[in-house]
Amino acid sequence: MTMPWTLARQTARDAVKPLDAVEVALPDAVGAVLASAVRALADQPACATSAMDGYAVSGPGPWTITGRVAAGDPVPGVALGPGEAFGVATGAPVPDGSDLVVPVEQSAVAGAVLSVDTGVPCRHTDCRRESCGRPPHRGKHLRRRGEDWSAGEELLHTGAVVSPAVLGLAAGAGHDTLLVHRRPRAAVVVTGDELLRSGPPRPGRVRDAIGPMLPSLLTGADLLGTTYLRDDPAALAAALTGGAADVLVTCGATSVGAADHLRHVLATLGADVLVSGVACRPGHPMLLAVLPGGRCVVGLPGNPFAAFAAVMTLLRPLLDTLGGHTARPPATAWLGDVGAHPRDTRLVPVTRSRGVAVPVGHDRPGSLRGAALAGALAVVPPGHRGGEVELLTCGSAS
Ligand SMILES: Nc1nc2c(c(=O)[nH]1)N[C@H]1C(S)=C(S)[C@@H](COP(=O)(O)OP(=O)(O)OC[C@H]3O[C@@H](n4cnc5c(N)ncnc54)[C@H](O)[C@@H]3O)O[C@H]1N2
Ligand code: MOO
Repeated sequence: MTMPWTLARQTARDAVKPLDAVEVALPDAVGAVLASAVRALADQPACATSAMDGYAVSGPGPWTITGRVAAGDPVPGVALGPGEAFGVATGAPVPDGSDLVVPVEQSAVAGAVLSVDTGVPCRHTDCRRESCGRPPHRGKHLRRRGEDWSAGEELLHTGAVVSPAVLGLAAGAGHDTLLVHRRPRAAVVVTGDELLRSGPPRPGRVRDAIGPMLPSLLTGADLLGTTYLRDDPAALAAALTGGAADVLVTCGATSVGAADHLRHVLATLGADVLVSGVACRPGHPMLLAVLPGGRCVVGLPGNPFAAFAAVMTLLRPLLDTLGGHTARPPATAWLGDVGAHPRDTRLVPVTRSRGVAVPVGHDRPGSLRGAALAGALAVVPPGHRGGEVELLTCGSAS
């Protein structure tokens, strides 16, 4: 029944398919995965524009200033002829016939006559001297139409994760919405007669440590809510069958004690149990099941560090696939002999410095003290005596 750790994680990744594609407003797309490529809806820039505040000029100087154009103005209706100049703002469309833009700093203006003051810094990108004595060359400080991208050009490929910069790029390219995989909806069910939701623990009563940490561990998912239940199989069955969640995350009741009802309840509901116990420490009673109808149940053990280990092993990979995320290359570090288990994978809280992982201790199954101090969990395979290991980042959801 008990499955090797790597196989359990892969089983969670493969248990589901990415959720449907939905069109969402840009601000709602951050963190989601593109379900189709993003193409530019217009040339960028849409017309030749000035990159500097100054004067667009035609031909050799001096020039006669014949007009002015600001950012937001339409393209001037008249073209510049040789010897003519137009005052331009950064981002303003330049008149047809413009050869270059003379920046304000290099402009010597007397009445309507403009010439280049070569005694000031020229800002040639290839010139390192304060003043090179050269006038700006043809095309200087002009942004050609479509020089960043052309209409129809693919800017982002399917499967890219929508970052803040992606949002800005998509907006700049003309999009109001993006087609992304729907974020999974998760619901949390915390079980246990002994649990307290506030105040200090006392003999016989334990503060719920899992409910508070779960929302920020639900990578890329929307939390519909957290339900607290007594150790009652009927209530647990009802919680697993109602609601609109794609994934139900239960806490506790995974073991074999009289009050541990999860496995029995899943059996009565006709669930397909894909993972029932994992050869890892902590967290070995964790499970993954699919209910008739397709919603998934991830059973986190009640011991809080064991629950954390189960999130990393089963829940995050499952949510990743549902959200359309593909597996990223793992972070790794060198880890010495930390007392590997002969058969089970150990998940060990570590800090990482210059490629070396250092255990922080405090890693008993009932305690999150080590995980709270750690930047990552090192995946220590059975028999490890020292060498490169995978790191699972402890941080919050993206
Ligand atoms: N006979 C066996 N007993 C146990 C086994 C086993 O293989 N055979 N496995 C042990 C391991 S390992 C774990 S892990 C736990 C898993 O237990 P459950 O998932 O059934 O959880 P509970 O029994 O409800 O609680 C275990 C422990 O954790 C505390 N707890 C529960 N929920 C929370 C919470 N939300 N926040 C903080 N602490 C919580 C609870 O009070 C218990 O102390 O089973 C072992 N037993
Ligand atoms: O596997 Mo348990 O999760 O050690 O406490």
